[in-house]
Amino acid sequence: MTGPKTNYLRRRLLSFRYAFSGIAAFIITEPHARIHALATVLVAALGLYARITASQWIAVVIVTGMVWITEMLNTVIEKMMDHLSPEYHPRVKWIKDVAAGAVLVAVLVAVLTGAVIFLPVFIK
Ligand SMILES: Nc1ncnc2c1ncn2[C@@H]1O[C@H](COP(=O)(O)OP(=O)(O)OP(=O)(O)O)[C@@H](O)[C@H]1O
Repeated sequence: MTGPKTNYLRRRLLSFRYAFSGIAAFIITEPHARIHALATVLVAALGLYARITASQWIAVVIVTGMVWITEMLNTVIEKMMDHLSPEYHPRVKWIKDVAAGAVLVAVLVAVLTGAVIFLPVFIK
């Protein structure tokens, strides 16, 4: 069966495939990504060990997702700038520094959230 509806579904499925291969490309090519993957596994193990509550899991998932998303977009911005403007330029410095700053904000939020959730477990 082919028609406008199946074509639409096929295109959506293809978009998912491209998006998944983008995640795989990020993990395979970027050493940062593997550090994030390791940290994510460790935090999930810690959450299971500490038997954190559903709302604490929600907080952990959101802040972990924020770190992944900002790191992926920062990597895209770095690569885009290296491709479009490989020579030194103060505007490129500003763009890359602010993009890296966004990752740092996400990491600081994640560390703060982790401290609030996990420190009491270890202090006990
Ligand atoms: N073309 C450029 N023009 C001006 N400053 C740049 C340029 N390229 C890099 N920089 C400066 O160097 C910093 C590091 O940039 P770079 O692209 O090497 O990122 P990185 O954080 O080292 O990434 P990675 O470790 O993933 O390679 C930038 O934040 C910016 O301050």
